[in-house]
Amino acid sequence: MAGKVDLDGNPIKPITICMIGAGGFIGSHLCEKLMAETPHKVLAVDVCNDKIKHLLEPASLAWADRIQFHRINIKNDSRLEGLIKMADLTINLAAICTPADYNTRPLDTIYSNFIDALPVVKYCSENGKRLIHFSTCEVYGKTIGAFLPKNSPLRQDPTYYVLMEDASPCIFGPIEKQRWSYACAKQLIERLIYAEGAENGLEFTIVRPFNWIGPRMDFIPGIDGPSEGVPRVLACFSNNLLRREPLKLVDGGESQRTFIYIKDAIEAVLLMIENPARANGHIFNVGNPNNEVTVRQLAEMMTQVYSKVSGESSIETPTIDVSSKEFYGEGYDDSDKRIPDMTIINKQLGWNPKTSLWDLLESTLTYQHRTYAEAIKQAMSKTTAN
Ligand SMILES: NC(=O)c1ccc[n+]([C@@H]2O[C@H](COP(=O)([O-])OP(=O)(O)OC[C@H]3O[C@@H](n4cnc5c(N)ncnc54)[C@H](O)[C@@H]3O)[C@@H](O)[C@H]2O)c1
Ligand SMILES: O=c1ccn([C@@H]2O[C@H](COP(=O)(O)OP(=O)(O)O[C@H]3OC[C@](O)(CO)[C@H]3O)[C@@H](O)[C@H]2O)c(=O)[nH]1
Repeated sequence: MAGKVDLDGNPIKPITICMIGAGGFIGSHLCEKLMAETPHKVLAVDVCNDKIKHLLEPASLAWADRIQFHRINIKNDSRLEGLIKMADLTINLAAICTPADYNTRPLDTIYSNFIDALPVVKYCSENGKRLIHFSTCEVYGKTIGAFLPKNSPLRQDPTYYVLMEDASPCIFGPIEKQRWSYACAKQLIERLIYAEGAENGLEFTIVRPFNWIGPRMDFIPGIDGPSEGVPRVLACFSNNLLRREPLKLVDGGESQRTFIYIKDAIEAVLLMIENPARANGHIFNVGNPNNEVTVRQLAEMMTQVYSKVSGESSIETPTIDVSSKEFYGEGYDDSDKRIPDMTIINKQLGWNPKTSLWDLLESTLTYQHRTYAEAIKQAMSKTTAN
């Protein structure tokens, strides 16, 4: 750790980071990285700490004096401003960010992603503190290409689908498609942060993650989350594989996504943290354009990989089609395709993702199998006995 320099050859000074949402999927990986590989201190804020318990206990851990957990709900806790003032940098990850909530709990979604983030921006701006805010690739909505005729050759032209931070429009569906409540709230908080930068000099970086996946993402329904809960696709498909039931393809699984390994993405965030002069004032796509699949292809690959890591053969009907109305309810809509343009992050931070989709699924599904297979077996045998 000693003598580490930034991308311009300047020594990196230890800083204190107020990380809001530190107990979630991304937060837990970022805390791990900061503890293992940097001298920085973390004031970890969240309503729950299950995913970072291994970093907080026992007190004999090498980094014990560099991480503190604060159980705070940022909606209504006056301690938040004090923590932001104590820190050099605030990273805001807190959000409702599972699509099943966007159309069924639109008010909670909008409050969480816009209203609750407002005081964080305000405290950073008023106290002259740097902010890294987590937005989403969903701010792009649908591609321009999605509106071209199905057989138009222009659909193959990257101009109509590659998503660029400083050029692409944000295209959402009508208000009654409440799916877009999340994307719209994220877009407005991005605009507010950008305006705070322009008018009041706030030092900010906005991150737009493109489907980061890996261990500890969301929950397995009925094991470490509600039985009726609907997590994001990695956990939905993992749950189906663990229970030996068909993977559900929403509206035929035709939507396309690019998936990036959480550990690659965390490298990018660390570069932002340690290179403020290169990261401030920028919006960064963070994704892996080489890992594009349709959701159907993802299901097929996960089935193959799970078979390899678990040693179990796959079931006779590995996938079934379900309508989005049946799966998510009224008001669901979808992004058709998400390919991140990497020009800005490449130029500013020299960062590139490394891990292929197959490799990242192999390590993630190995984790899922080790963590959950036994608990699922027990839960299923209990249900059969009753
Ligand atoms: N994982 C991805 O691929 C992805 C993609 C796009 C955007 N993002 C964004 O990145 C951020 C982190 O995502 P994640 O995947 O780690 O989600 P996550 O749900 O695992 O983590 C969010 C954390 O925020 C906490 N939180 C929520 N509301 C809070 C409140 N009022 N007070 C205190 N803590 C609160 C939750 O308890 C949770 O631990 C979110 O802002 C999300 O919108 C993530
Ligand atoms: O069982 C399932 C679950 C989902 N799908 C479809 O998979 C696509 C991806 O779904 P998911 O990962 O849950 O979410 P999105 O990519 O649509 O949205 C996320 O993107 C980033 C983020 O902001 C935070 O992670 C979030 O909004 C989708 O097409 C589902 O319909 C399926 O077929 N079967």
